[in-house]
Amino acid sequence: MKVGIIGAGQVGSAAAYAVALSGAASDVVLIDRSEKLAVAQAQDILHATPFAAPVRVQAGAYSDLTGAGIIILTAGVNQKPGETRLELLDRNTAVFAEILPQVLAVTPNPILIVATNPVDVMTEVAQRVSGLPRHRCIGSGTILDTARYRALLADHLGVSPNSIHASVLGEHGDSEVLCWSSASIGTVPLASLAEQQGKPLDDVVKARIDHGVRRAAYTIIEGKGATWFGIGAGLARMVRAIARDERAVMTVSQVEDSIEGVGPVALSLPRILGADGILGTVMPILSPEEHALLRASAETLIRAAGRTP
Ligand SMILES: NC(=O)C1=CN([C@@H]2O[C@H](COP(=O)(O)OP(=O)(O)OC[C@H]3O[C@@H](n4cnc5c(N)ncnc54)[C@H](O)[C@@H]3O)[C@@H](O)[C@H]2O)C=CC1
Ligand SMILES: CC(=O)C(=O)O
Repeated sequence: MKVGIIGAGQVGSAAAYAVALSGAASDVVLIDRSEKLAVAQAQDILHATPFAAPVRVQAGAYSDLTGAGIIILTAGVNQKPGETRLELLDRNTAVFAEILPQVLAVTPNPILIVATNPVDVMTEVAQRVSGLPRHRCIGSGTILDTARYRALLADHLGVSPNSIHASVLGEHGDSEVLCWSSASIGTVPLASLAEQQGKPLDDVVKARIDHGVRRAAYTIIEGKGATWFGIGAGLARMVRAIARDERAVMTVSQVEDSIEGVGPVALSLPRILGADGILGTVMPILSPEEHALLRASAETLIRAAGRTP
C-alpha cells in the first residue's frame, strides 16, 4: 500500500521511519511546504531501508499521491513549552483547509489518519472539510496515551507492556481518562496481579502513573522541544492494521453523534481497525467515576470545537 504523509517535520518523519523499519507499507510519499525538508527526510529514511524492509520512500508533490490508500496528516504547528494542544486549533485548521482539497483532488477516497493537534478536534475538522465517511477519517487520538499508560504499568509491575490491556479514553489531552477499573494483565484484573506481585497500585502509585501519562507531552517538550518517537511508532502501527486488514483494537478517535449523552464529538474509544478504517467500537465496562470523566472530556472537546455541550 502507498502511504502519503503530509508534513515532513518531526512527527511526519518519525512516522515514515517507523513505517520503513516495520515494513507496514510498500511506498511512502513525504510532502511538506518545505520541499527541501521533505527531500532530505525522504533520502535519510530511504538509506535505512537496506537494514530493514524494502519500502520505497520518496519526497513528492500532491500529484504523487495517486493510488495512495492512506494519508497521514502531521502538518501544522506544534506546542511550545507550556502551551496546550487546544491552543493550536485555529492555526492548524487553516493548514488543513489548504492541504485537504489538494489531497482529495488526487486521491478522492483515502483513509485519513490525523495526528496534528489538537488531534480530536482536527479529526472533526478533517472529516467536515473532506466530506469522507466518519469511519475513514481517524484521529491517532489516545493511541499514544494508551501506550504511555501500558509502558508505565509494565515498568511498575515488571511485566511486558504487550501483556497489559489498559486504555486511555476521551481527549488526547489534559481531560483524558485513564481506565483503571477494566485494566488487566492477560485475563487477570490489574489490581489482583499487582497484589500477587507485591506491588500494589495504591493511590500514590496511581497518581504517579496518571501524572506520567497526562503530563508526558509537557515534560518531553520541556526537555527536547517536541515529541515524535512514540507517535511515529503509533502511526505506523495504525498503518499496518489498515494495510493488512488486521482488525486490531486500538484507542483512536472518530466523530460520534453522542458519547455519554453529549455530542457530536470526536474522541478516542477502543476501535477495531481494518481495511475500511474503523470497523467498530469496543466500549469498555467503566466505573461510574470513569463514565463521568469521559462525559467531562467529551464536553471539553465540544467546547473546544466552538459548541455548547
Ligand atoms: N497526535 C499526537 O499524539 C501528536 C501530535 N503531534 C502534533 O503533530 C503536529 C506536527 O508536529 P511536529 O512534527 O513536531 O511539527 P514540525 O514543525 O516539526 O512539523 C510540521 C511540518 O508541517 C509543515 N507544514 C506546515 N504547514 C503546511 C502546509 N500548509 N502544507 C504542507 N506542510 C506544512 C511544516 O513545514 C513542518 O515541516 C503538531 O500539531 C503536533 O502538536 C505531535 C506529537 C504527538
Ligand atoms: C505532543 C503530543 O500531543 C504528545 O506527545 O502527546
